[in-house]
Amino acid sequence: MSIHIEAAAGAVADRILLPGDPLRAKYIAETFLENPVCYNRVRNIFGYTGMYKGTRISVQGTGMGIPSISIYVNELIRDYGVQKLIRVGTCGAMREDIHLRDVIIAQGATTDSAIIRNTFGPAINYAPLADFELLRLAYDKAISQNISVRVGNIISVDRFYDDEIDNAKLADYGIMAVEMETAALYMLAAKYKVQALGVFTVSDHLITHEACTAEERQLSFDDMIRIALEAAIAG
Ligand SMILES: O=P(O)(O)O[C@H]1O[C@H](CO)[C@@H](O)[C@H]1O
Ligand SMILES: O=c1cc[nH]c(=O)[nH]1
Repeated sequence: MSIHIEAAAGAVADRILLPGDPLRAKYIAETFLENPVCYNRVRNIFGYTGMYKGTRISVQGTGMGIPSISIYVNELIRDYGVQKLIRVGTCGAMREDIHLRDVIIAQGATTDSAIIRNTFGPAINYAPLADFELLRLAYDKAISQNISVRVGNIISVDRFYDDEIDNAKLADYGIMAVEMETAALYMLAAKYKVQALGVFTVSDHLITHEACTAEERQLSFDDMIRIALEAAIAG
């Protein structure tokens, strides 16, 4: 038991999927896992453990934003010994060549968050990166399932609504999409020497203003989930 997770010792698997939305965690557990057991209801941030193709795996909601995911990732690693963490999130496309429902794998996570300077001081702009082995596995699994994916840099922002960030400039420098947690996931994984990856489905478009419905955000991102599950159980 940790401060925000009520699971008993051993109730969380050593590999885990991390959606922001706790109802996406419930959907993943009930749709993809055999015999899912809910181990956490604290704050309704649900966590489940079940079996996927013979391997024990968990799925845990993280809430929105870097402060929230940092709580869960710290506790999952430190108190429950989780070794492989794959975020399965929604994101907003920032370029015209990225489309609604595209799947993106975040090789790097640029950020405007203070976590970098709070950790390293003002002189260092640390680059949070995915674990290469997990990234390679996820990419290979996507290709073998005929799912097209984009791999590259995303931005993890501290504010969903802001008037200051120059999205056009970021896109010009290759940033594909915006979300709110992955830079912290990658930094914490580096700190604790475990493996982490972020896989995303584009839920809305910052240029065209197309958007998935709330129900689609919760339910209809099965390609991303399959890629993450397959990468999590491989190796
Ligand atoms: O769909 P999730 O995983 O929550 O991810 C994205 O959606 C939320 C914003 O709507 C933020 O958490 C962002 O990172
Ligand atoms: O953080 C997010 C997630 C989806 N879409 C956005 O615009 N931002």
